[in-house]
Amino acid sequence: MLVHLFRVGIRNGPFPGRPLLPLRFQTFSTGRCSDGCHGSSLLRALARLRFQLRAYLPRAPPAPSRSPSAWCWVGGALLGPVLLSKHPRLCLVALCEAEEAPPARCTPRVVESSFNWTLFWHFLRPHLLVLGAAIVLALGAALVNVQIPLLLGQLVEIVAKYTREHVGSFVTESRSLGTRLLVLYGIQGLLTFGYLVLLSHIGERMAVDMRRALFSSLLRQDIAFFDAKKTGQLVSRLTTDVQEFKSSFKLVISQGLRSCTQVAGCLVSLSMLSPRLTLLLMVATPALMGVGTLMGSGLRKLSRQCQEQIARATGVADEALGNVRTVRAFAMEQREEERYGAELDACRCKAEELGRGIALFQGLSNIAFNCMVLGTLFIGGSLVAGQQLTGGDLMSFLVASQTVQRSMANISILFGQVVRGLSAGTRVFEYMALHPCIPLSGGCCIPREQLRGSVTFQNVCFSYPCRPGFEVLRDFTLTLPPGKIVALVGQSGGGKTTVASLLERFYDPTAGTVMLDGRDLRTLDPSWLRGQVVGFISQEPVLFGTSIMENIRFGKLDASDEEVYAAAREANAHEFISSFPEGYHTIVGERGTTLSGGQKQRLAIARALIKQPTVLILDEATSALDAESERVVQEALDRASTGRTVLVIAHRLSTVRAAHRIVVMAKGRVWEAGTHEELLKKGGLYAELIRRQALDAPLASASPLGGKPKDPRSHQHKF
Ligand SMILES: Nc1ncnc2c1ncn2[C@@H]1O[C@H](COP(=O)(O)OP(=O)(O)OP(=O)(O)O)[C@@H](O)[C@H]1O
Repeated sequence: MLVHLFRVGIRNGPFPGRPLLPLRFQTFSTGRCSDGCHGSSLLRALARLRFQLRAYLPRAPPAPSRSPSAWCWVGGALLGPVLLSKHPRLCLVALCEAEEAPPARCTPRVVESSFNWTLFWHFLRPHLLVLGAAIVLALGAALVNVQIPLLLGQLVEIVAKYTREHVGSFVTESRSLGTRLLVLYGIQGLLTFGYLVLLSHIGERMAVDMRRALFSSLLRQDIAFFDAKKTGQLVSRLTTDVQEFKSSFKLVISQGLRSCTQVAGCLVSLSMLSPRLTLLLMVATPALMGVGTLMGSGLRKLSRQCQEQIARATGVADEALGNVRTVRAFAMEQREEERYGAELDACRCKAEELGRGIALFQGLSNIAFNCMVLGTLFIGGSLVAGQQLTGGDLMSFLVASQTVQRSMANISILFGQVVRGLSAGTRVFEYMALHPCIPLSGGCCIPREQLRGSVTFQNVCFSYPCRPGFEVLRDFTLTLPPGKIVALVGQSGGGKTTVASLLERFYDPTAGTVMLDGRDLRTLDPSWLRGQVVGFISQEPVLFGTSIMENIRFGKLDASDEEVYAAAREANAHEFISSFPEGYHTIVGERGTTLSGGQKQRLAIARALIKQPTVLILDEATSALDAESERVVQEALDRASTGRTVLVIAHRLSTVRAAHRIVVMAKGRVWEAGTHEELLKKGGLYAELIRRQALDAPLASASPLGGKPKDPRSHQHKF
């Protein structure tokens, strides 16, 4: 019997990004046909209703990046938590491996790590109270949701009654139910608002705490750690991974908890409405679970490969944009475009493959879900026909089973999100839990008045941690007497900079000791050593994109303006700084790009001098400069070297001939040592190097690009 057309808007819960569900209850019949086909119109109407409901249900994964496996709704919901709790590594290791770049020789083996629950607890603990409140509100919203299908069923019963007998007032009879439903919708909305606000509060605070802790931990890692990692990877842990972890955390509480409660609550309601139909649902579900889990793992694998490929493409873009000057200088734009294009094509292939997998999944899931609804309607309809179930109960059953389906679909999305969140959390916590071999501080300091600045390398052997088989220094012994200038020369790649790095204690020797005033560097406070004792000026000074004043003050944070000016004067920098309209407040641009090489170098010297170092390391400090800049910088260096222990690393021997001692390095050890004259007289390697450079000099001066001095002898430095 045909009857009314009415519309109701129902909303069973917050659906991110979806509008309030305007659901249309179509014309239907709840009566029985005279031929005994009970409620056939009802069935049609319910089918349409279900179709409309489905339009609002989350189906397959919305996007590859968000949902690797919607089939997991079944497998994930039930097996996921168990799997994750028992074998988190199964899911995590592959993702971690994907994130780490494929090991070049320098990349240490990726240590298989698991989610650090202790650290997670540390970040969560301060928010437990708020979290508890959010959980209570979420559970409340879920329980309210469980009530709604039952009330809707009762409402349908009233409607059905009025389709059969037009007695009494429909409005009067349905008023109290309608009011209860309205109140429930209101409460549910409020609870949803409440727990989402609380979760946002917790999530954002945790994210800030985690980023702060991770950044602090990264800054404390050994230099060897940075040799093996790409900056992009580290930054990505600070940004993307923390973000991913935060989203997952919020989702687990908001949707996970809520969906699980709804599934449990609705299953109870369903079994009360019709145990038989519920049994059907319970039988069909495990079968779908098996297929879904299989497909889910395949899709997850594909999704991971996709992400790896995207990371590779990003790496190419990052490198090209980061080194745009070099790319431009070599006119390599076309080649970089091609490289990026090739990586993008590979991304596309993978993404399309994933898309096909998801499409297949979605198609199959549609068939499966439709069959389940059809089965429910068919069997439910027979029960209605046999008067074992009322039309209203069938309606309630259908709406409740839709709630179960939608909750499980949420759980499926959630499952993928949980896996990604745990992987992201693992990556974030991994570096937080990493302890550097060389601490930033701790150990003793030598009082200023006792500090002489004598440095000794005693039988030092050293290999870089990322190249353990390659010994750079072998039984290297060298003394830098206090207040004297020692020059280190030798072939490129001979280990000169490595000696400087050991003196700064960027690394510890694999054997032997480095001593300052007779004390092993390992017993001294590294931050005192670097902050107050050793000043380092390299060939390519790196400045920060702040003002000149701040850059110089980087050497000594509490330096007064006067100290900054004095350091700048000592470094021959005051004049050019003062010539800028903004003076010391001039912003130098990213890495100091708005300054010339000589100006940058002089700022770097001022930055090193402001801390009044006892030991000064000059690593090819003037080699990148033209003749005029070199003269000005050299003047500053000469001034700075007076009264300090200085280690000069140089290629151009003309710049070091006045050093108190010249040390020639070869094969990782001291080959010969002496003054310029002694070494020349000896006629060894140094004499050979001098001879070669003398031969090269005319070539350099003949070259139109050779900006270096024509006669190396014209540089008589005071070292
Ligand atoms: N961070 C690093 N990780 C691994 N190996 C390194 C690292 N830095 C340098 N090396 C290697 O150590 C060896 C010595 O390098 P080092 O820079 O000390 O030589 P150098 O004498 O200063 O060279 P140059 O005069 O060209 O600057 C080289 O073979 C180099 O490849």
